[in-house]
Amino acid sequence: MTIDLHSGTRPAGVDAAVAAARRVIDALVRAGDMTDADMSDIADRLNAVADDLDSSSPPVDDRLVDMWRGDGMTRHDPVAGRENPIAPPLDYTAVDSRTIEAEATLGLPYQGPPSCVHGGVSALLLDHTLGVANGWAGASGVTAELTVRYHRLTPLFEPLTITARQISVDGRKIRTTGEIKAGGETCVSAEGLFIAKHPPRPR
Ligand SMILES: CC(C)(COP(=O)(O)OP(=O)(O)OC[C@H]1O[C@@H](n2cnc3c(N)ncnc32)[C@H](O)[C@@H]1OP(=O)(O)O)[C@@H](O)C(=O)NCCC(=O)NCCS
Ligand SMILES: CCCCCCCCCCCC(=O)O
Repeated sequence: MTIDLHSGTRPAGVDAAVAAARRVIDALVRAGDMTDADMSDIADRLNAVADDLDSSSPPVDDRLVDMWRGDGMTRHDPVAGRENPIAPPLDYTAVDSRTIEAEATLGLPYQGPPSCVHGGVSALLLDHTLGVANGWAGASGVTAELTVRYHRLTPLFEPLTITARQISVDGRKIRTTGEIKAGGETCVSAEGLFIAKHPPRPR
């Protein structure tokens, strides 16, 4: 079962623009300075797009209220957020009432060692996925501790499975584990301690 974390998609609006920005990020990292494209012209055009957006954007406080509207999941986070071009983005599926998973293939913007995923990116994906598993299981909080173990290099350009499962809830302490697998092999595993704490949403 797919977990609808994003209140549907908005392909004609911000989702389409953000997907295009994601393509631009990937294309820029792939091109580097090994391209025949006129990079100063590309910089001018990208800056023109940013100028358009800057001149028509709301005050940040208003945008914060909008980002956190309602009581459900948000759309802006850097892992699954459809409104965030730095998010791969992950799409979560429920495995059971305490376990979720996502599949993703990461490209050059997420590189650490040659052709491999940056360790900090793996930690980011796991931290967020553990948090979403907590939300799915019904007891969530903020990360107090995250222990990440890197078992083998995590490849770029290959399908990865990212899984998380809530293990226990003891008062305010929530324990959750997760892993990133490639080709059925565990590349990264994580254990998280979360503390039930819910900062107020901007209103
Ligand atoms: C984690 C945090 C909520 C704990 O602060 P708090 O709400 O005041 O909670 P307390 O200090 O009363 O701790 C609650 C319990 O969790 C335990 N705990 C808190 N942080 C812990 C940690 N890092 N490791 C182990 N136990 C921890 C405490 O020992 C306490 O246990 P007890 O009830 O058995 O005595 C707080 O330090 C915080 O907000 N940290 C920042 C979180 C963050 O930014 N995460 C990343 C983004 S989600
Ligand atoms: C199904 C409800 C999902 C709720 C997901 C909240 C996830 C927040 C994770 C935040 C992790 C962090 O900020 O370090």
